Amino acid sequence: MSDILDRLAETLEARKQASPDSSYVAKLYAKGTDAILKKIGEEATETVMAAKDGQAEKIIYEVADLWFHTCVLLAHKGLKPADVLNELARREGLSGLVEKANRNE
Ligand SMILES: N=c1c2ncn([C@@H]3O[C@H](COP(=O)(O)OP(=O)(O)OP(=O)(O)O)[C@@H](O)[C@H]3O)c2ncn1[C@@H]1O[C@H](COP(=O)(O)O)[C@@H](O)[C@H]1O
Repeated sequence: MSDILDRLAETLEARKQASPDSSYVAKLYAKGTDAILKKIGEEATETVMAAKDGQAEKIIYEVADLWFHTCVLLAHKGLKPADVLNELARREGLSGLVEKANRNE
């Protein structure tokens, strides 16, 4: 399942050498972190609106936009989707309620 994320991460890395005129990702990199964060905010809002509407196709489309832009942020910061997947794997089986209780100890 993470093959597509690995391939996307490779493309996002390669786009660091691309021209903003020929690549949407290179254009975002050139605009800088704030522009990437703005897109993430927009896509998160669009995801919320799609979920409120309740149409499965629209939710999938908007979550894909959101995931894509978070992957752009990760690449811009020198990180990879695999880093996030590893963190999720580390959390696997640890109840959020238990983790929260441990935090307050
Ligand atoms: N997965 C995506 C992907 N998902 C969404 N998008 C773009 O993200 C933007 C989403 O923003 P909006 O919906 O707000 O549309 P918009 O109004 O055109 O965006 P803005 O002008 O406001 O930034 C659109 O331009 C989409 O085309 C993506 N652009 C690229 N990719 C992947 O990234 C690769 C590299 O892309 P380039 O760098 O453009 O070659 C591609 O081959 C794809 O694999």
